[in-house]
Amino acid sequence: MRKVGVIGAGQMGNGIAHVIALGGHDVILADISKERAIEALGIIRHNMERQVNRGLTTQSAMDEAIGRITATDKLSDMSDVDLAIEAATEKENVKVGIFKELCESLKPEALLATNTSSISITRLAASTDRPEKFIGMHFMNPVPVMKLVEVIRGIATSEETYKIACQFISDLGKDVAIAEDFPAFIVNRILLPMINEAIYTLYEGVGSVEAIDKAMRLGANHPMGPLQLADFIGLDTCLSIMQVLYEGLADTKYRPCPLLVKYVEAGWIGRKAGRGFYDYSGDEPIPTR
Ligand SMILES: CC(=O)CC(=O)SCCNC(=O)CCNC(=O)[C@H](O)C(C)(C)COP(=O)(O)OP(=O)(O)OC[C@H]1O[C@@H](n2cnc3c(N)ncnc32)[C@H](O)[C@@H]1OP(=O)(O)O
Ligand SMILES: NC(=O)C1=CN([C@@H]2O[C@H](COP(=O)(O)OP(=O)(O)OC[C@H]3O[C@@H](n4cnc5c(N)ncnc54)[C@H](OP(=O)(O)O)[C@@H]3O)[C@@H](O)[C@H]2O)C=CC1
Repeated sequence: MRKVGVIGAGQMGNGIAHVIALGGHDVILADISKERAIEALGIIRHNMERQVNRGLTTQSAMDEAIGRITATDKLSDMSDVDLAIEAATEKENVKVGIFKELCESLKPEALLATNTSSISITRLAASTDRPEKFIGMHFMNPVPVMKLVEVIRGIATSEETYKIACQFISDLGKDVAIAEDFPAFIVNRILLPMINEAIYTLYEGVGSVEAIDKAMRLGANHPMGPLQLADFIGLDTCLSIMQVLYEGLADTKYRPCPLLVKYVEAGWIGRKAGRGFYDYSGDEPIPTR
């Protein structure tokens, strides 16, 4: 894996590019907006500085890693990558559109991975020209900190693709958990219904934002409260995952909370928008309910 492409320069794309560049690979980081891709380089630099300050990496390793990342808005720049990882918005039509365009540029032997949180790997693979070289590589947020990557094979994924993907992840210093190709896989099958239930708890007035988060932080030792975590993930992504669970498993227990739907409709999609269950416009996040 000399060169790796990452498509989508949002919070996951920049984290994935960060760990892959620190792992010694060249990275092409693409976004639909060139400004966004360039902005991501600044975020990566900031996050690597945190790691240098904590002694987790060195200044020279950081400088080399930054030098290995190229930002672009053209998928045609992916023509010589050995692996492309898609980390764009959690919408099936967006991802399928990217794969259609990307496959025109990728060399035939290149592997293709998706960081989707919930969507069928088999179905996404079928929209490409290389289902046997396609795999789910689900990194966790924040990528530089979290140890786990879920690996999901589609029905057509070859054994060779699977082995190369697992080796690549392990070389990055991450641990693999194997999940079958069911809606939202393992982590989000368990985590998102908990977050959705926390939003119902708020919706039904059982507790305030502050009380719900405090209850789960101090009462269940979660590092973040569920509403704080929902804001951190992005409420748009949370809603998309709940919709995939609801439709994919055809069970009303996965019904997205109407309050989650309303927040997304309002554009209050969490930290990345400056407002979600908390308002991030000041120095400290302020609960909105
Ligand atoms: C939705 C999906 O599809 C799947 C998912 O990813 S679900 C989300 C999974 N993630 C979680 O559940 C995260 C839960 N939260 C946490 O674990 C912690 O709150 C957290 C690691 C994010 C932050 O920890 P914290 O103690 O509150 O904050 P902070 O002290 O700033 O950071 C802790 C460490 O992480 C580092 N860090 C945090 N964000 C970072 C980033 N983006 N890049 C690099 N380092 C980062 C900090 O530098 C710090 O390092 P040290 O411990 O060496 O000082
Ligand atoms: N957030 C999380 O905690 C986690 C998310 N994931 C998954 O990772 C993926 C990305 O999520 P996340 O980074 O949080 O989302 P973000 O909203 O932070 O970033 C998505 C990025 O993709 C860009 N994008 C949209 N369409 C295209 C396109 N056609 N070509 C290139 N780039 C495009 C967006 O640009 P623009 O803003 O201009 O639309 C945006 O910069 C999703 O599949 C999500 O489910 C996986 C694990 C954890």
